[in-house]
Amino acid sequence: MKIGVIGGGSWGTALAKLLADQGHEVLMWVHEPDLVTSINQSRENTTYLAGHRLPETLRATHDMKEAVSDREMIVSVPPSHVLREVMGQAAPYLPDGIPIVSATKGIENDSLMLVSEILEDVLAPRFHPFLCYLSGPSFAKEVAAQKPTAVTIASYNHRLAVKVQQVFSTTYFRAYTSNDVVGVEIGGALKNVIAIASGAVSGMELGLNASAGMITRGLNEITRLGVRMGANPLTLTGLAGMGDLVLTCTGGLSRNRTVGYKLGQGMTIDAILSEMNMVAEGIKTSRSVHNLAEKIGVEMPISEQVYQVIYEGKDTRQAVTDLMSRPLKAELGGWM
Ligand SMILES: NC(=O)C1=CN([C@@H]2O[C@H](COP(=O)(O)OP(=O)(O)OC[C@H]3O[C@@H](n4cnc5c(N)ncnc54)[C@H](OP(=O)(O)O)[C@@H]3O)[C@@H](O)[C@H]2O)C=CC1
Ligand SMILES: O=C(CO)COP(=O)(O)O
Repeated sequence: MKIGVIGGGSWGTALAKLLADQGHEVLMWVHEPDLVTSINQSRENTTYLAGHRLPETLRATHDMKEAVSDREMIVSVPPSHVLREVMGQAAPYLPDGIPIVSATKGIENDSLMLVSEILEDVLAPRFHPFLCYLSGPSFAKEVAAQKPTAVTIASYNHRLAVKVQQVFSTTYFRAYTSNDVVGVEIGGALKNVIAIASGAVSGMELGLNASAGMITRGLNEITRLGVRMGANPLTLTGLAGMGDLVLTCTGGLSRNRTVGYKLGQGMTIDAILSEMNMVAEGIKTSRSVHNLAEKIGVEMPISEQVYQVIYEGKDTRQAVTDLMSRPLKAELGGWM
């Protein structure tokens, strides 16, 4: 197939490589023109996925029209804060009737829209039946190294999900289908916020009990939000929920966990960001969740503490004290 991948960060490059390794002809739209030249000449994305040789079947371009026109499938992978702008640029060139696979995780700051809502806002209604969402525990570096990985592909259009499942699946990359778009998206966006909390727990050296408690209570509040927004709670026990939450909260490769770890060690968010060239979606998502939870009346205590630490300069130890001293309650209260 001729496939266009929009976004040349680590995840876009890893997915482009996965598809190109299977013999598909992949054209990857990259934001920074200098990086385009470097990828095409050196066969490596030294900025975002260093150390992985990219196959000849993968080529980079900065020309959106070239990347999108004449393709048989599109994979959309920009960070969530530029998704609207980037897919807005792609929209005029999108061929009709081809699968559009989104792999971005996040919730937009001002609109509080999920990725699916942003795409439905930016793209004309005729494209909506061709949208699907790939999510789950999948560090780009491990996929690029062809390590076994399982993900979920969600769509309201089951036949489309099955078709895309077949395109992506290989001996080391196994995709499952789901019709729960909201559940898959909430899982992927919220796990990044909880991963910051989990990293902070490790950074403060609060022990393994605290880490396990943070992950489990994190899943509880993710599920509470998901159910309130129409998700199937069981989706959140799956790959895009618990699977990605466990990976990101415990895996040393996680950018979000690393941000939390450094916060827990006492660094300021500004100092942490000045050292990073990659996105940690949980930072912006914590702000969206703060506003969304208030708007729809869902209690999200861990996400709220992450928001206060990042945006209000709250001390991470005070955040833990505040979480531990909340009123006592039943474990499954709020969503069962
Ligand atoms: N990395 C991973 O392991 C995984 C990531 N994801 C998700 O994939 C999405 C993309 O993340 P990821 O690939 O990791 O990102 P990276 O942090 O690796 O790269 C950031 C990307 O954003 C681009 N960018 C920055 N500003 C702009 C802009 N104004 N317009 C267009 N592009 C811009 C950068 O391009 P440039 O430098 O050329 O400006 C770069 O390609 C996120 O939602 C993330 O949560 C999901 C699963 C796994
Ligand atoms: O989403 C991811 C793995 O599934 C990547 O997580 P980080 O963005 O925290 O690195």
